[in-house]
Amino acid sequence: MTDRIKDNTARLGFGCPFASRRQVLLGLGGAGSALALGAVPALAEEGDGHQVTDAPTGLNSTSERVPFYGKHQAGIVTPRPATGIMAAFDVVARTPDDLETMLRKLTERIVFLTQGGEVPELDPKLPPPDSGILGPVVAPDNLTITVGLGASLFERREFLTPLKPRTLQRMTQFPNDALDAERCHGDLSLQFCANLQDTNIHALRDIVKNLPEYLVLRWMQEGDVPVIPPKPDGETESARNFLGFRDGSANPDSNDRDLMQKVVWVGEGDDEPQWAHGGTYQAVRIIRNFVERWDRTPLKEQEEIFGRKKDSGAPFGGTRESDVPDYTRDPQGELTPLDSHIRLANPRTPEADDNLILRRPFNYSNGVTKSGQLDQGLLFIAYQADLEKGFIAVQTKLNGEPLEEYIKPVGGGYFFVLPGVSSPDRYLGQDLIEAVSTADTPI
Ligand SMILES: C=CC1=C(C)c2cc3[nH]c(cc4nc(cc5[nH]c(cc1n2)c(C)c5CCC(=O)O)C(CCC(=O)O)=C4C)c(C)c3C=C
Ligand SMILES: [Fe+2]
Repeated sequence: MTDRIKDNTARLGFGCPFASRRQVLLGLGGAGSALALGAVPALAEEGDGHQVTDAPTGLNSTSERVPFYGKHQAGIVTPRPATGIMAAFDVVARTPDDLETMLRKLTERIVFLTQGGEVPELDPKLPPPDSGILGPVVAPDNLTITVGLGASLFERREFLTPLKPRTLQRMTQFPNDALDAERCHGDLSLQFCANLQDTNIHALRDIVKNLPEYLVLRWMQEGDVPVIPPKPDGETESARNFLGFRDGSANPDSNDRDLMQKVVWVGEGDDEPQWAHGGTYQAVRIIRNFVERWDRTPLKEQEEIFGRKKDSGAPFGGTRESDVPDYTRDPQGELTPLDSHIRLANPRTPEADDNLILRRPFNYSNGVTKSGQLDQGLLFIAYQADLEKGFIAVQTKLNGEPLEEYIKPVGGGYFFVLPGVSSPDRYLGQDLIEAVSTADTPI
């Protein structure tokens, strides 16, 4: 049990049958109040299930809670809520012991923030223990915080270098990129996702405040995306990006465990260090959209650039967003242009199955550029079991696509998302830290 949760236990009185009105309103009272009352957070079913309640995500309730413990970290195959922040940090910790302390503290804060609970009251002569943004009770609000490690963390610490995941590398420049060094790379990434952006901001501030001797913020990008509940007939629709197209239509199904094991999670069949099993590679790209130019482009041209209809999201020749294009019947690209975004990204050949990725992006709006243009775009985030076969291969196929006239990648980085934490006595990255002492034996 974390110290913070112990504090809560003491404050509330373990076993107290009466939850406060505020706890009840936030869904922390009564039978659902295990965490607020100091109990250990619920374990995910079967070790890796991160399913939240059946309620649509992102709609009204701050009481929705995503389980923390499991084979994999939450925030990847769990439903994407309405808002996100990607933040990258430089890690100050230099020794295995310091790294362990950092990871233990980070785990403790993430458990508290994602599972919710009351903020302890301290002596008013001291700074308050919490920013107070969410009030005296921190509601879980569907928050997930997903921790990744950058190549630089491994490369700048000799004891970690032999343990670096096989395809983890520093992001290099693609031909259409104009990368801003101040918005690239990092030793550690934190992806925050929640129903409300205030919940992400509160969590980021909490981590910055509680780990100042270990983490220095390098860059961050906020984003959001409308959460669209399923239609009465059960059909689902993807949210639109800032170019007005449905984005996510052809994503692999994140509820399909076998598919996710193949596409997303590093596992037994992969040539990877043992400690990395259950993790995944995270590719982050801040991609500016030239929306003024796009909004002056004819609809037909826009649709040909993507290879899908703008209103329905259907591929050419189809009527529904979920329709699957058959390129074998269109070898010359008369229906779906050969250089359209979707055909280049996934030509749907048997070989292209090796390049599948799980996309989980957010739209961003950063105000106005110095030259008076809208600074909007896509906070592109993708997960894959192999960075080279996944993001890097797909981006290489997209190089030179017609969409490039309207987009400009300006930042991002590659990270390896740590495996999940299986039980409350363990911490994020424990297998990595424990592997340090045996790193000279084969991995
Ligand atoms: C390297 C990977 C990708 C980048 C970078 C990327 C940028 C990007 N994409 C859109 C909009 C859409 N993308 C769509 C499909 C799609 N995109 C990628 C990969 C990258 N996109 C893949 C693998 C696919 C799926 C292709 C398929 O299997 O058919 C679509 C169509 C709808 C959908 O399936 O999501 C849109 C729209 C933007 C605006 C953008 C950069 C700003
Ligand atoms: Fe795309």
